[in-house]
Amino acid sequence: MSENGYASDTLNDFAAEPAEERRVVVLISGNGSNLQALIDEQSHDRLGGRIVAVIANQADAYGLQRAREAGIDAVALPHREYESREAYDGALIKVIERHEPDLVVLAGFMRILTPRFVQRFLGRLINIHPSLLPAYQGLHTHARALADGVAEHGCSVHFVTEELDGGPVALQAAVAVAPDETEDSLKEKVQAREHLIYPIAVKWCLEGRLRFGEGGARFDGTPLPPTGLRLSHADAAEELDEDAEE
Ligand SMILES: Nc1nc2c(c(=O)[nH]1)N[C@@H](CN(C=O)c1ccc(C(=O)N[C@@H](CCC(=O)O)C(=O)O)cc1)CN2
Ligand SMILES: NCC(=O)N[C@@H]1O[C@H](COP(=O)([O-])[O-])[C@@H](O)[C@H]1O
Repeated sequence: MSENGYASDTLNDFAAEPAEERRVVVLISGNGSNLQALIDEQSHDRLGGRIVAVIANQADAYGLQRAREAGIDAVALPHREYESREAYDGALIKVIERHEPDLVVLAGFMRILTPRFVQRFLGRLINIHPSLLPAYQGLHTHARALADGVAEHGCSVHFVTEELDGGPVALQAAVAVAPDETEDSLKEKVQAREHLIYPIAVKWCLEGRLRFGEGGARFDGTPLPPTGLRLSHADAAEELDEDAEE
């Protein structure tokens, strides 16, 4: 394990490489709206790397169609065809390794990953979660937040560890919960923020600005608090617009 917590120095190495040589593999299970946000940023050369493959554990995941339309290798690897979680993850590792990624991005990937998988990509494996972690780890986050009557909800980008949704948080974005909020309206609000912060998180990981450090996540070498960097809508839009001006 290198000093910055990576399983290898890979991220240190490729962060110095030209953006177009940095390789990203995205794992999905369904619609792929976060994948689409990444594809859109890539199309403007603002992702800091290139999505070389999209892999879905559901053959009917619409995100596979999004990948094909973007000319990206789209792989269906249905988990139901494997006898165990370990067998599936072993096959998934082999498919991912064929694409030699520098970063593995979970974008609505709805499978709990085994310790073997996590250790293989530790430090260069991130996820977008629909809550302000550490609140509401797991599933059905919007319904749970509404049931609790919270005033604020949101999304988190975190490095993936063996602990489900317990890895170091890198970025967060918050939304206000309206009195008449429904699960659908809250999901829509949160996903709009996801589509802003995830491309930024991927870019900053590929550039080596966001790292999985010994004590947690680091941004430009500075340890981040347990809730990561809080990005306002304006901050995120400015970061993307700034790139747009380049
Ligand atoms: N070891 C880890 N695996 C995964 C993590 C993680 O942090 N560590 N993040 C999740 C993403 N996720 C929430 O953000 C999540 C995905 C899936 C589940 C879950 O309970 N999955 C069930 C199946 C549910 C279904 O098919 O609808 C399962 O795998 O049995 C919880 C949280 C990705 N993996
Ligand atoms: N626990 C994992 C989880 O719930 N992830 C959530 O699934 C959605 C996928 O949407 P998408 O397929 O349109 O990107 C996203 O909102 C993401 O936060």
